[in-house]
Amino acid sequence: MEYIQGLEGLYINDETAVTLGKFDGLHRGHQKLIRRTRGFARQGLKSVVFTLDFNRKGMLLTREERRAMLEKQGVDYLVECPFLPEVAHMEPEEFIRGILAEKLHAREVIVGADFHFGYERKGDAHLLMELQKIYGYEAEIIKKETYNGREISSTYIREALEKGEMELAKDLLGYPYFVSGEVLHGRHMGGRLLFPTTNLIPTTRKLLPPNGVYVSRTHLEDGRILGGMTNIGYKPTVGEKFRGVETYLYDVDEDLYGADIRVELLHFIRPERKFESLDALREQMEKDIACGKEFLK
Ligand SMILES: Cc1cc2nc3c(=O)[nH]c(=O)nc-3n(C[C@H](O)[C@H](O)[C@H](O)COP(=O)(O)O)c2cc1C
Ligand SMILES: Nc1ncnc2c1ncn2[C@@H]1O[C@H](COP(=O)(O)OP(=O)(O)O)[C@@H](O)[C@H]1O
Repeated sequence: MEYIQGLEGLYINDETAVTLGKFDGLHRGHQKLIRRTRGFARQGLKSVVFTLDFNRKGMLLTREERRAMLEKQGVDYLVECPFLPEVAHMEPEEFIRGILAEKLHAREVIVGADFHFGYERKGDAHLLMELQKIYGYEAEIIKKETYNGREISSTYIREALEKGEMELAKDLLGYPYFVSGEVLHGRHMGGRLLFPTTNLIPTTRKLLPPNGVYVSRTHLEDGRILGGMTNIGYKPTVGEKFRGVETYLYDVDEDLYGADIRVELLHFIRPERKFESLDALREQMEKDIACGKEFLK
């Protein structure tokens, strides 16, 4: 996958099928658009995912995570376009002519039914249809996927995550919600006094479900997948300044510092609490660990 950031230097010397959107989460609706876009490979078109990125908090995927997922899905080009004033102020037709037609050589343009673009969000699916002959592409409008009678959207998924509804989030995303990163050193109390844990400190832009304990599944770089119990939060019993994601893994005993791991959060068990003593915390962690083992069976 070739990766292009911003509009400067944007030029693809192929004929393409382009899908446009915000693509936060790459949920089931997004995946439908991407599958359709990649399908035009049969007609000799390269696939382009063109993302309009807002610098917001509460991202479902970090840029790195999204990039890695698109790479795996076999997308040919990823264009990450920050939502800068010059983009926000572009007349919709200027976007179609200047970017889709001239820079991307789009022959197919695939968008969701509610996609908007350009100045004052005036550009929409209808305009893309109207102008297709003039600019030499075919527009395809994809109906939104629904779940429980509601359209799947990043907002729907954020709401589920904010309530700790990991099963619902998984059904909407099409994959379990996860946190990824490099295993960092903590205070080294776990191994000596409690249980050893792999510590991740996600960017504060990544949306995390409520602080608490979760059944999880961790993917290691070598392909191993390990069950575990994850605590999200500030560890009030010992007091921590940052919001961490730390996981006790079943059935391993090895040094994982520096490893890149992906922790899938499967099921919420209980909120994080402050305990009177490390002994009381350890007792609770033993129960959590037994409970998670049962769940993973
Ligand atoms: C399953 C599990 C549950 C946990 N629950 C809590 C909790 O409720 N309150 C808390 O303060 N810390 C909780 N912790 C975090 C521990 O305080 C932490 O593992 C310990 O302080 C070791 O930290 P270290 O990795 O920096 O050495 C939990 C950790 C795990 C793995
Ligand atoms: N079963 C296990 N689950 C998680 N980490 C483990 C396990 N066994 C060994 N480790 C290692 O122990 C480290 C955690 O030990 P810990 O004493 O909690 O230190 P830290 O405070 O740095 O997290 C992990 O980063 C990992 O390398």
